[in-house]
Amino acid sequence: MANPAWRLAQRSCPSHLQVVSFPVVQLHMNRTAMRASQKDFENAVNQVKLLKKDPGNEVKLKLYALYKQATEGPCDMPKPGVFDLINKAKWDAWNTLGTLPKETARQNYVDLVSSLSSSLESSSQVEPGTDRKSTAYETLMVTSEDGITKITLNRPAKKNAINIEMYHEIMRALKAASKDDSSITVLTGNGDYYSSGNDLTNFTDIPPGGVEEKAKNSAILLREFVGCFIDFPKPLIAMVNGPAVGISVTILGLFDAVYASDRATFHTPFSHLGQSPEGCSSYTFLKIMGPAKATEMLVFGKKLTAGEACAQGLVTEVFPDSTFQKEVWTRLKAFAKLPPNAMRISKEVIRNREKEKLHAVNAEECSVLQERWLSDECMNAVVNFLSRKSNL
Ligand SMILES: CCCCCC/C=C/C(=O)SCCNC(=O)CCNC(=O)[C@H](O)C(C)(C)COP(=O)(O)OP(=O)(O)OC[C@H]1O[C@@H](n2cnc3c(N)ncnc32)[C@H](O)[C@@H]1OP(=O)(O)O
Repeated sequence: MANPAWRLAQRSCPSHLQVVSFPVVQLHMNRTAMRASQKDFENAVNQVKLLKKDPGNEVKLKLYALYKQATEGPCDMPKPGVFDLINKAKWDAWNTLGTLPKETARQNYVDLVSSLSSSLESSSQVEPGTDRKSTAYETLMVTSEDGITKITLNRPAKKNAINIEMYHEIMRALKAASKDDSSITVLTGNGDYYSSGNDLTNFTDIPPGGVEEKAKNSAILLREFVGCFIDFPKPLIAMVNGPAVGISVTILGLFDAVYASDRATFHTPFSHLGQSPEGCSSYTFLKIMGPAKATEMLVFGKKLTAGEACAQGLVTEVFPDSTFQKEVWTRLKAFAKLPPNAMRISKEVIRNREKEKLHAVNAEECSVLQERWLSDECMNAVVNFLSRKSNL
């Protein structure tokens, strides 16, 4: 929240932490819950009291605004005078929510508290640079410190293949990261791979409606998944620690920076798998590397080294594997110190021009894939992999 009045209040009023603080939120707690989601909301309000670390003024203003919106609806209070800095900052925060429905505000409040609880807990207990698996996720590790939320794909024994649960968890982690108090978000992989892409066993769990229903559900999931990357509001950075395959490569075109170890490779073997490009790559790759190079990757399945991917603009910079973590983290920590609102707004300016187009491309790619998944070419490729006749 880049509110100059609030910044001024921070400088001129040392007791600001009490002014926009937990008691302000607690003040309104005596309304009774009538519905289940109201119960979640009340639990979240209680959880705020238990936070061991101050979440900072911007987050507290967000909590305040969401609380007021959830309990009282849109802001209809008269705007405080220009010198009433603190109340004006609070009014601004609430008023910015416009006509956001009470239920949505309640949900956003619960999500924000949940991301806060895990991030503050982890940042207070974890040694710098050390990961601790959050109990909230089965397939990911999510940590937040130094203004950076780090989402680590965590199925190393399966080369971080993305199973259905992981698709859902990545979406959940991105939604939480978009609302937490971090400035930037990083996606990386645990183990020797960044990710081997879609878990091919996803195709083996056929619902009662048969393969058509499976294809339809998968297209819906894929569209929602890619949509989260299109809409992600903060700088999103990939740390490609090792080989990347399929969808883990295509969505890189939606990241704001891609740092790669020199061990990384980039492989989109869609034709080999009887499939077609996704992750908006049919649009972003053409823009990034031009049609000839994009075709080599997306149609002929050419695997690129990190150096080649960098030369073609898909990767921002390549680092020797031995110094990859150290060098990239030093850089990310410096980025995270930049004014977060400026970064967010700059990203918005860059992304907004393309957003509508990207969503349209995503929808089209998913609809083509829905058909492809029903083809013999695709089914044979999956069967071949599962019976180990093929290792790409
Ligand atoms: C909701 C649906 C949305 C769909 C979106 C569309 C997405 C498309 C894509 O992402 S296409 C790309 C799909 N990925 C692949 O085709 C890669 C398949 N895997 C491989 O070819 C190889 O495993 C390898 C080259 C990645 C690694 O080879 P190797 O080093 O020899 O290791 P292993 O093969 O022994 O792998 C170890 C272990 O992991 C399992 N595994 C690896 N990748 C996948 C995968 N993509 N899906 C399922 N399982 C995977 C592999 O089976 C081994 O398991 P095991 O130890 O045998 O239990």
